[in-house]
Amino acid sequence: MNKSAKTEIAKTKIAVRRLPHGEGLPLPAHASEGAAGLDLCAALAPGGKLVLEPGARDLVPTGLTIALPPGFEAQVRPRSGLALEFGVGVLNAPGTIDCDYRGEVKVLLVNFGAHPFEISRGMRIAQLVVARYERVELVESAEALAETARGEGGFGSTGTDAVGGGAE
Ligand SMILES: O=c1ccn([C@H]2C[C@H](O)[C@@H](COP(=O)(O)OP(=O)(O)OP(=O)(O)O)O2)c(=O)[nH]1
Ligand SMILES: [Mg+2]
Repeated sequence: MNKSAKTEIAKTKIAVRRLPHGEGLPLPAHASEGAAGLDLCAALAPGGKLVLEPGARDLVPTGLTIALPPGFEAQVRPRSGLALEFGVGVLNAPGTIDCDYRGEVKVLLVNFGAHPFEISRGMRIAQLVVARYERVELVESAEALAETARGEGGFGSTGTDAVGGGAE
């Protein structure tokens, strides 16, 4: 009997184009069968390096444009390994790629670490998670909103101990 968990998921096809500086780099790919994100590579000039000083941020090109189907967005998310090892993350995480955007997908990296972080061409710097979203229409209500147990409590109102504040 095969005990390994099944993680194969049907794939939505999304059109992508490489920009000239993206030629020769692998297309973003899922690093494992069940990986949610497609790893994004830095499309720096061949031999080019980018050094992020501690506290600095920079917009890193991926060399890619994509056409997301209506109703889909893509989120530019940090890689946990870079965050843990170097303190490097995505400043606006999760970055939002709109389905009507046809510009280059870029990654706003930030160095929260204590040392300069060197980025080279092809380095996998972030990941792209494609997701469906809802379009909504806000309808202004003349009446009070439906009441809930939480009410206006927020921003820590349930405390921090293991047993939550509200549940009875
Ligand atoms: O990490 C990111 C975030 C955004 N974008 C691109 C795609 C997105 O569709 C567009 C606009 O992003 P956003 O709405 O977050 O930025 P804004 O400051 O609101 O700009 P705009 O006024 O152009 O919407 O910029 C990226 O390439 N990477
Ligand atoms: Mg916007």
